[in-house]
Amino acid sequence: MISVQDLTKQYAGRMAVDHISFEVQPGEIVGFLGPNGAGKSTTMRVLTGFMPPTSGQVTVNGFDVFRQSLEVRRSIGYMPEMAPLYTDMKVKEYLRFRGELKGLRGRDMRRRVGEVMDLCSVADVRRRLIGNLSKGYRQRVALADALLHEPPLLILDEPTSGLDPIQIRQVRELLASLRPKHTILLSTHILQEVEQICDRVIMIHHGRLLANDTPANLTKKLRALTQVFVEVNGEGDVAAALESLPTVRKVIEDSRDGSWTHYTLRVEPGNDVREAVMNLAASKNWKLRELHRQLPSLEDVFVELAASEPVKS
Ligand SMILES: Nc1ncnc2c1ncn2[C@@H]1O[C@H](COP(=O)(O)OP(=O)(O)OP(=O)(O)O)[C@@H](O)[C@H]1O
Repeated sequence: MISVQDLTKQYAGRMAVDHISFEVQPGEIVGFLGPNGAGKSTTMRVLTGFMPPTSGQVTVNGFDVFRQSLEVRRSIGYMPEMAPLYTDMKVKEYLRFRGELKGLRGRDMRRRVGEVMDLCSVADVRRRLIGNLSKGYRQRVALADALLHEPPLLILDEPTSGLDPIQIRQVRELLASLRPKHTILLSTHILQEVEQICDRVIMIHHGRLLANDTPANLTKKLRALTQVFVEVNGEGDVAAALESLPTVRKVIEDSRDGSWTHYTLRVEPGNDVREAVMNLAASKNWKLRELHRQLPSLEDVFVELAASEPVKS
C-alpha cells in the first residue's frame, strides 16, 4: 500500500529525513514513532504529496506520489497535526463542503456524510459551530473529513495529541474499528498507543530509521534484562542462593523492612524465574510476600535504540 525507498528531505541544509525505506501492507495499522523533530510530519507530508522529497521514491497504492499525485490523494485520507478546520462552520455544513471538494454529490454525499458522522460519533453535534466544540470533537470531525471519500489508506499525524484520556480511548477504539477496511499509518510519540493498536512500529530518530518490527518483537529483542521483584523473609545468604538460579545474572538488594528484604533479579531476556524462586523458597523454608516479573516496555526499546544512535549536529 505504501512503499518508501531511500527517502530524504532536506530543509535549508538540515536533513529532516535521512535515507529511510519502509513498506506498509494493505490492512496494517502501522505506528510511526519518534520524539519531537524526528521527521515524522515531514515524511507524512511527502507521502501525501504535500511536499516534494529531496531524493528517493515513494508510491502509494501503486501510484508515484509526484507523477500521479491526484490518484495518490484519492487513495489517502490525511489528517494533519492540528488539522485546520473552519471554526465558523457547523459540523455537517463543513463535512458537506469538504465532500463537495472531494467530488461527492447528491445521494452519495448524504450517505457518506451520515456514515462518517456516525462512525466518528459527531452526529450529536452536527448543528454546532466547530469553533464551539471541544478538542476531542474537533479531532473526530477532522477524522470524519479524512474518511469522507472512503480512502483505502489513512495517514494520521498525532491523532490523539492534546486529548484527555477518555477522548484518547475513543479515538483508539475508532481507529481499531476501521482496521478491516482501511490501512492506517499514524504518527505518535505516545508509546503506549502503539503497543495497544499497532501491528507494526516504525521508529525514527534524527530522520533515520531505528527500527521496523512488531511491538512484541521489538520488546523481545531488547538487550535490557527482564526483571523479577522478590521480597523474602529467610535465613542464610538469600542473595547468593537467588543468584545461583539459572538465567539470573544479577541480584540487587533494594531495601529492608524488619526481617523482610526486597530484591531485584536481573534475568536473561525471555526467561521467567518466578517458578524457580518459588521452589527455592519452599526448599529453604523462606517466606515470600512479593514475586512479580516486569517485562521491558516499548519505551525501554526506544530509549535504548535512541541512545545507540549517534546524534548529528
Ligand atoms: N518547513 C520547515 N523548514 C525548516 N525546517 C523544518 C521545517 N519543518 C520541519 N523542520 C525541521 O525538520 C525536522 C523534522 O521535523 P518534523 O516536523 O518532521 O518532525 P516530527 O517528528 O513530526 O516532530 P513533532 O512530533 O514535533 O511534530 C525538525 O528539526 C524540524 O525543526
